Amino acid sequence: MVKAVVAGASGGIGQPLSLLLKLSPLVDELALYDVVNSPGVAADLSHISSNAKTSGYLPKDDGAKAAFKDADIIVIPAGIPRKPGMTRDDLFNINAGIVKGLIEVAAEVAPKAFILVISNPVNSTVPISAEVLKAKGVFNAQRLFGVTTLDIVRAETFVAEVAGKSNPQELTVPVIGGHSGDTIVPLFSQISPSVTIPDDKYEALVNRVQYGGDEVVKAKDGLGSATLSMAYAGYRFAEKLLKAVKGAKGLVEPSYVYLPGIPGGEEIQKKVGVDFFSVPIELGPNGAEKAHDVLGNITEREQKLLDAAIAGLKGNISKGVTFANAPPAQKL
Ligand SMILES: NC(=O)c1ccc[n+]([C@@H]2O[C@H](COP(=O)([O-])OP(=O)(O)OC[C@H]3O[C@@H](n4cnc5c(N)ncnc54)[C@H](O)[C@@H]3O)[C@@H](O)[C@H]2O)c1
Ligand SMILES: O=C(O)C[C@H](O)C(=O)O
Repeated sequence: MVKAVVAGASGGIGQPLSLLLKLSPLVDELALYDVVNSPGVAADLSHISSNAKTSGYLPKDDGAKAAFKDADIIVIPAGIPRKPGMTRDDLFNINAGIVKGLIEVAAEVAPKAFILVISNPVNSTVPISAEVLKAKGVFNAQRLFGVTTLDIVRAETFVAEVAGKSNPQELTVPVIGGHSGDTIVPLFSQISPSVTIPDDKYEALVNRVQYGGDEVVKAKDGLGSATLSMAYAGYRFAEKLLKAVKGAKGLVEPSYVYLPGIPGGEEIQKKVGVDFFSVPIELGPNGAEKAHDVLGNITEREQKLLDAAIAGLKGNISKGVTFANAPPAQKL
């Protein structure tokens, strides 16, 4: 029996992501949590004649605890999205507290769940999540994932366009680092099967992967950020993880993880000098089974991108860690 939870289920990402999970034969129970409309979304989805038993929860009557109880996988797209002119870090003041609160509940009632954090700024919300789980004594780095899959999905799409490939999903394009602007590092030298990016297209392609999110924010013109492509990406990661947990082999997807807690991660941590970093992760019954070191063969141009990414990540990570460990604000 697999119980999946979506926290933020009524939102732009939450609804299509919940639909995809409802359609999945890998999910037996689907609990939808949000501060608004989750019973409505659940009632709607529950009429679909697929396997998963679906229910919706609101904050009243300890709804978060009831929704999260004994979950196997909790996906978190709760929080506000960007508007034009904002960075992901501008979302910190609101989303940090939302994620912290949800992780506290998860730690209490579903301490062994796989947790997939989508809420931005991912570079900081994942460190916040790790710190909360550590404080509650239930942190297992192999079970906490920052979802960076949308960067990989974009890289596949944009590279296929440039390279004239008809099926982007046949390409594996490693994207490492973090999930915002220049912390996103596509490794075009390691595309498999190999693709050569023409020199005059390289910079624009890197930029498009790094700032693909802004493209959508601009096009939506004040009505939010990527939702449908994100629901696809979040589902793709969740599905791979659930398949790997059931024993499927060879499933690898980059994710933003706490490197020192993942087999193979410590060596990468020593090279990059930050604890949280996205690299291709081999998934298995315990979650993140192995962090793949893809730094050995990077080009000079990629090294420059990496240096900029690490500089940005340092600030994002320490901001999250500091927030998570700050004493509760005094009430006046
Ligand atoms: N990781 C990524 O690649 C990626 C991609 C796209 C968007 N995002 C992020 O995902 C988040 C959600 O985006 P969206 O477009 O779905 O936003 P949205 O505003 O459409 O939906 C967010 C939902 O969260 C709910 N919510 C707010 N506080 C909550 C709480 N305490 N508990 C439960 N639910 C709560 C809201 O009611 C709303 O339904 C944003 O922070 C956005 O930046 C991340
Ligand atoms: O761009 C955003 O703010 C949302 C998301 O992180 C994205 O990459 O689309």
